[in-house]
Amino acid sequence: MKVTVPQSRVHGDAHAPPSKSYTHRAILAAGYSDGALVHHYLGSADTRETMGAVEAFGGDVADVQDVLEVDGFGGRPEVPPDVVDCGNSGTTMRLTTVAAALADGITVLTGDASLRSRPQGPLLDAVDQLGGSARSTRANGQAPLVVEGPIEGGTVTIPGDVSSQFVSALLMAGAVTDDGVDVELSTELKSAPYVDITLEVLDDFGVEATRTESGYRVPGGQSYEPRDGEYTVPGDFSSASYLLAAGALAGDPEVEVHEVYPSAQGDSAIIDILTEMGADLEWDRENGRAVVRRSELSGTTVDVGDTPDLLPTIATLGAAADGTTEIVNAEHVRFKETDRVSAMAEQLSKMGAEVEEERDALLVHGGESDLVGADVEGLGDHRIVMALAVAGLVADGETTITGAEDVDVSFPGFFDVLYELGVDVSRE
Ligand SMILES: O=C(O)C1=C[C@@H](OP(=O)(O)O)[C@@H](O)[C@H](O)C1
Ligand SMILES: C=C(OP(=O)(O)O)C(=O)O
Repeated sequence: MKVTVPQSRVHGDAHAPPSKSYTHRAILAAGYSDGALVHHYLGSADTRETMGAVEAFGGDVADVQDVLEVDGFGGRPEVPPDVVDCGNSGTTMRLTTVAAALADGITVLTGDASLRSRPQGPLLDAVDQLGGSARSTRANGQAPLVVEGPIEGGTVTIPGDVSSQFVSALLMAGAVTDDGVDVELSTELKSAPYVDITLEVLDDFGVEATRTESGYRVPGGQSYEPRDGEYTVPGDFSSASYLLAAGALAGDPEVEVHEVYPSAQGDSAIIDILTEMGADLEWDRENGRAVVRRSELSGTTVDVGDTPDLLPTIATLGAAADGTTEIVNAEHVRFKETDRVSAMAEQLSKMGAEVEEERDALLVHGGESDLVGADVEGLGDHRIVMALAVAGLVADGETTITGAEDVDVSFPGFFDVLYELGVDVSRE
């Protein structure tokens, strides 16, 4: 699907969708338990992959009047009856790889072309260190993967600068091993707040896990028991970032974004980044609302070590801001659905922005008046599509984005929300 976004002003109320990261974890944690109700869950392409994995392990997942009823597999997963297809979802593949290593048998995992090009090697090595066996069929550290269990637990040494999802996966599965898992990080951890989200969800399911001097530790022999059998997912700050950015670039008189409560989500940093760039923004933390108005933005420097998913949003903001925006510590952002550093450089250049790409950084020399509508490509990546749509709001003329259906991965109603904010979105 192609979507065309004309230069527009936006106004009104918008709700951030439920968090993708929390939803994945809540579904899998409920799967490890005897069962749970998950309220305010995100129903999207990626979270449906995790639902499918829980069912493949012997659980059952059903939507009953907008509440997800998960019947758990109760501790150790069963050997799946078929290949587990994780689609486009890195989180599903990483969390499921170690869950599969708990089962007494062989599991095969695959995904779409994007997911089959993303790095899994350190996680395969970690499963081997825990006494299981995990292989890439092509021996290149990428899916398809063949995982054999059961693992009993132990100590693993793993790099922290490829994906924090490896650590999250080891902690979630480690809790139900006999011996527990000690994760020793051999390099600095990137995307660390996502591990904090994992620790928070584990705690909410009665599972103990802690940070250690050199990494993380989860004792074994634990069981997942959700408080009162229920879990409620908070709003998603990565998704909110597009709405907040739209308000800062084109809010006239203002955009009010709901479901933005303080959270372990690193991407709540978007509030500080926008403020630092000069956005007229007020955040009512208690009521989870942020009001933002069209503002003159100026360039800044942002370290995305903790917040990789904000890179596309910040690149768009930088393209419209005066001066240079430097996005640094960004190498791990190349390992996503697409290489987002080069994707944003390429696509924003088509819209007239001056962008310089370095291995670990993106430099955007901005100026709203310089942006022009263009035909741009979503490159199979939901976040690139949404960030380019926001850039389209301030580009002269019309911006047409290919592959716009990919927003279904994390924010299925994104273009409906833009329409409700007053953008004359057309789809073909
Ligand atoms: O654990 C998670 O929910 C996620 C972790 C991050 O990935 P990395 O840890 O691979 O950087 C992030 O980019 C992804 O969108 C979601
Ligand atoms: C990278 C992302 O997700 P995942 O790793 O689950 O594919 C994302 O949502 O931006």
